Amino acid sequence: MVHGSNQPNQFKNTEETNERQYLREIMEERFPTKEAAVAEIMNLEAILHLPKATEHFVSDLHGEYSAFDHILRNGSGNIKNKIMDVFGGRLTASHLQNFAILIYYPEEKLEYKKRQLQYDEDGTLEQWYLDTIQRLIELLEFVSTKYTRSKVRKALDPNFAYITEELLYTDPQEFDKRSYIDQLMTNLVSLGVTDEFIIATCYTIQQLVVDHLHVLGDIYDRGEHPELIMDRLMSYHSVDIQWGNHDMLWVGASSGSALCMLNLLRISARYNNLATIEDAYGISLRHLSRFAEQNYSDNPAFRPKLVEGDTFSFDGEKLQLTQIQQAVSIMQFKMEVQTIAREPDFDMNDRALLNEIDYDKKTIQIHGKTYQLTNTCFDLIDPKDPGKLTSEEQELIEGLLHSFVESKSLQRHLDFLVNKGSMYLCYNNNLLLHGCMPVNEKGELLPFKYHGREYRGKQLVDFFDQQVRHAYNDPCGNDHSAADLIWYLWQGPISPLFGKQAMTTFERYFIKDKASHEEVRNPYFKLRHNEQFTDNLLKEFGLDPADGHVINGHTPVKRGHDAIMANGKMLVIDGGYSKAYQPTTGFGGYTLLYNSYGLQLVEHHPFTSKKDSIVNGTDIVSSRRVVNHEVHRKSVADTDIGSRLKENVKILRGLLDEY
Ligand SMILES: O=P(O)(O)OC[C@H]1O[C@](O)(COP(=O)(O)O)[C@@H](O)[C@@H]1O
Ligand SMILES: [Mn+2]
Repeated sequence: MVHGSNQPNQFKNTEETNERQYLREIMEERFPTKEAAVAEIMNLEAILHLPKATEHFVSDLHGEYSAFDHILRNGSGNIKNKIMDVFGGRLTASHLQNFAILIYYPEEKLEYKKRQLQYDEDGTLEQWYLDTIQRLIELLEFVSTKYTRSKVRKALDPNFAYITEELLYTDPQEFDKRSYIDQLMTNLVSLGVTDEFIIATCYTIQQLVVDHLHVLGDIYDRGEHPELIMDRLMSYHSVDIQWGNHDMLWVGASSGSALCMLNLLRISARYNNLATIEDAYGISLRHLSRFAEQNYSDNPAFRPKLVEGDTFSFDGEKLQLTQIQQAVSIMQFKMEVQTIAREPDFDMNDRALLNEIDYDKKTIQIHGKTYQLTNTCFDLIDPKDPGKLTSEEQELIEGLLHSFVESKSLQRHLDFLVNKGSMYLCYNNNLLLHGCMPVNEKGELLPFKYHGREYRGKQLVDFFDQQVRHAYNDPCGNDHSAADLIWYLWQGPISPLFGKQAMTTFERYFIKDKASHEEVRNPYFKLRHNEQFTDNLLKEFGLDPADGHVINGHTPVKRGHDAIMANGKMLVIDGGYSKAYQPTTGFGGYTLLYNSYGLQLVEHHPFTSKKDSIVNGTDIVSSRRVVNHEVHRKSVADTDIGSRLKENVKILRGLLDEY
């Protein structure tokens, strides 16, 4: 792989010196005396020796809130593992399972338990409470050992911080302390706050079991509640996001890209999810549906894709969705013609498909081959100027785009997505990237040429990262290019988030010949099986191949197909949450855990429902596979945070000489 050139060293060094100087000033202010500096050095050095905290990787959530919520609650099986570590051999399998479900869904499980035990003989429910509290404290103690007391305190509900700490750090075996502990427990019961205490403790355990979450993109589209996922992420204790191609459509729409907006509207109509746009984001689709009803009729190619349990809120809704999908698709194809003409650097002329149609014969020429078109709905296309919108379409798009840019609730979510997110992330020597790095067959980095400059490798993703932020922060700017680039990320041939030569949406609607539907993947997807290729990619990002991994989402992995490649250095974890895709993949997808012992790939069954979990104790983790087992258990000192702490210790030691 040919490497992109990095920043010149002289600039890097100046930046580093400035940063160090700045840090030094902050330290001086925070620790103004020798005693304060000594205390902090001791604190930091102790932290460096703690075991590395657990990272959790998920991807391709696609609006499937309940399944995602379940995986967060069970920490991809990590809670169950901790329970096994502490109580294995002491409790029966069903007690272990019920205890796990209590920690995942404390409110519901408590209600269920109370109903179940209320008619049992006297004292059964009380005994259950007592046992449960003791077990929770025991488990909390176990999951807290990795952290400083101060970090554990921050994870406690402030209302119960005092009592929890007393229970945690007092040895109940000490005879003198026993009555003290008994009194604390009795008070919990007599003050009527046992339920609240249990609930708070369960959430603290959830939080401590996973220290940090990585979401490798595609939060939006296909499933019904991406907005709930965004709310959940916004209140999660520690998270970062790598943008997916679908997320770009939403960011693009809010940045003023009509084409991104039309794509997401089309997908939302196709998957019967327009409610997200209307109810969650308050964007009225009234004009759009009226326009669609007036101009389009039923068409088998555009009927919504339904999954089990999908319902319609009124008669004729299915037809309405079919009409909307057509109206939006035609506007999308027209705007593709316009955008491709306006952006010659995109080099996508072969995708301006409306220009290639013989409107009399109903045929199209693609790469020299002529295809018959079926299920056509081209009444609003002017064969002499196929990219031209009718005045009504134009007005409709402007109105909708205005609503997207102005929607406060959407802005709240996308601000978070843009600010917490990035095109890629280097974290603890791993490279996290939703899709791929575009390369040619030989594995050489492909250049993207734009406005006279070439970008490849790390520079390419950095360039797109900048452009996304630029477009999002200036949605009403006169310059189209940044918003166009966001659309390019959705389906451009050199897009690291897409990774295919072309998106064959048009072909799948209108051409029967399945060969034309194929979306040719970038050679990256074959080459990523190769260790040397993966090593080079890590080096491109300044990471150490001896220790690092590349982690991708994006491509659904079929059950039985390996998610671990390149001698364990390349991991693909499309979560497979998307119900619409589960019949193809055959299971519920993969997630990844990275703790002090190494990386583990977790395989999931499809999620059924929360109720099923509470009543029947069902869980969705099916198996775990160790990707690598660290010879030396990793400590905080071996992580990125550790490096920063070491840097701080160095500065503090320097200050000591001056005090
Ligand atoms: O299954 P659908 O709705 O037709 O979508 C298929 C389209 O989705 C894509 O796979 C992109 O979505 P993903 O990022 O989830 O793969 C396109 O390549 C493809 O054209
Ligand atoms: Mn994707």
